[in-house]
Amino acid sequence: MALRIYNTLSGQKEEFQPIEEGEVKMYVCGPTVYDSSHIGHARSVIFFDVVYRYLKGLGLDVTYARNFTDIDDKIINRAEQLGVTAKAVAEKYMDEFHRDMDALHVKRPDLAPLATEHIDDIIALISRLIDKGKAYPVDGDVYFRVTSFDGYGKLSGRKLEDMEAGARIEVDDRKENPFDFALWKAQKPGEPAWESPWGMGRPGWHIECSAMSSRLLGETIDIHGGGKDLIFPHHENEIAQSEAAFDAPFVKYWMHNGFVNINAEKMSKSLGNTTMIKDVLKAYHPEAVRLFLLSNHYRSPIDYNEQAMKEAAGNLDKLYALLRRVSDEFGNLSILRLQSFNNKFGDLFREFCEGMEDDFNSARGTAALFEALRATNRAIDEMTDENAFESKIEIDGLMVDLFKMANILGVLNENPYEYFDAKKDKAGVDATRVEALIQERAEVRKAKNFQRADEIREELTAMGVAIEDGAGGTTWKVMD
Ligand SMILES: Nc1ncnc2c1ncn2[C@@H]1O[C@H](COP(=O)(O)OP(=O)(O)OP(=O)(O)O)[C@@H](O)[C@H]1O
Ligand SMILES: [Zn+2]
Repeated sequence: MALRIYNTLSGQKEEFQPIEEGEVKMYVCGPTVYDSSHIGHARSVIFFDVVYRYLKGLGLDVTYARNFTDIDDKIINRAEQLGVTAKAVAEKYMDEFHRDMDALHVKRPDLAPLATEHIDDIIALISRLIDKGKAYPVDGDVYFRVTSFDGYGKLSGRKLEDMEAGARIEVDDRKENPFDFALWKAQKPGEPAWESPWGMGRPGWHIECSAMSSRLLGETIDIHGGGKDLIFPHHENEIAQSEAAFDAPFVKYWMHNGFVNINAEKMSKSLGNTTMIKDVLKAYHPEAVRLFLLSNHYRSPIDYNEQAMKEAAGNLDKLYALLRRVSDEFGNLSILRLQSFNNKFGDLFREFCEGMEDDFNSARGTAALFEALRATNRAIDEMTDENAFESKIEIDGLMVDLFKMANILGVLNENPYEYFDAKKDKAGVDATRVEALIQERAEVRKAKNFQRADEIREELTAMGVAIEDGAGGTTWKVMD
């Protein structure tokens, strides 16, 4: 198998070959911390978390950096509204971001740099660009000279001439070209600022990522990622800055995730159509959020809606019901969990990997996970005294595959009994009573006493509980 990645730069899937054998340097643009994170942000973070897990799973030595933009116009505006410092706003939302992402089982990257902790690197990079004639200071600001960089537009496929012709950009006579962008911004009254050769000021957004990426990972890195909205201007500008400064390619593979949409429109704070992660987590299990986001290919748009979330939550129930069933039948699951880290794997894990190696097609990956679920339930259903030995070997193999997939997708982190207990506690019904009724119903059904079985179902309905009979036994949930 060979991993293939769709590279925005070439517009094609390319075979992944790290610059240094066995090593991967990966940088993903993190949030501007001025508000709570929404499901759109979660998609980007969770997808790159899966990329990180998969590359590590391949045995590669991955260094993953994801920054925080902790100084920016949006943060300053928010601080003004709230009457607090920009630093206080950034810290509050960084804490919240960590809380959300930890809850979503996102692995912390190896490096999580803050722009404000790299001001020296930023100033050094800007100075270098000025020395090379690629940037110019004006009245305490510094601008990048776009015409000095031949490759400007190569990522987004835009040509500077066309952009200029169609531009409706405000004219600023201090700039040589309307597309020159700010590397450094002179301090305005009351704004946070740092000393620089051009006076007090603060960095522009684009330069941070070039500075932190080269400082922490080197001048050329393997993978740089973010949402599609960052292709232009953010990533186009990063390329211009880094390549103009170092005369070396900045990034080998550019990866961009599609949006989470609401009614076919991008979920975005500026449009006011956001669903915050913390609110979704009040109603749904974090792993249901992961399943929902990962059951689509990362470059396709996803429509966020309750129906899709409910479906993901139901699928997660089925997975945990299987774990509980296997545990009930065969005892300790932790043995299987341990085995899931060894090198042995079966056809379904191979199918999973084939999907993932085709440009991280996690839709195929999750399909293989559910195929493993169905196959295991089937094997347990069909187990008899005669075939018990072979069946156990088969089930063991399937569960190893299932856990290997789950480890990469970042799901099934919980003990299944605790999972269902927590669900019941949350639902506020008498779980012991429900379980007893379900047990009794199974018994009376076996004895073909369907009248009593119906009465029990009615009693459960009256308690607000819906039941579903499936291959893994009867599951229940509190009705909406
Ligand atoms: N709806 C979305 N779907 C997928 N990814 C998104 C979405 N919104 C933002 N992202 C991604 O999340 C990351 C962090 O975004 P950033 O902090 O720049 O967002 P923002 O511009 O503040 O958010 P918004 O777009 O809501 O105003 C970026 O990689 C961005 O592309
Ligand atoms: Zn960036």
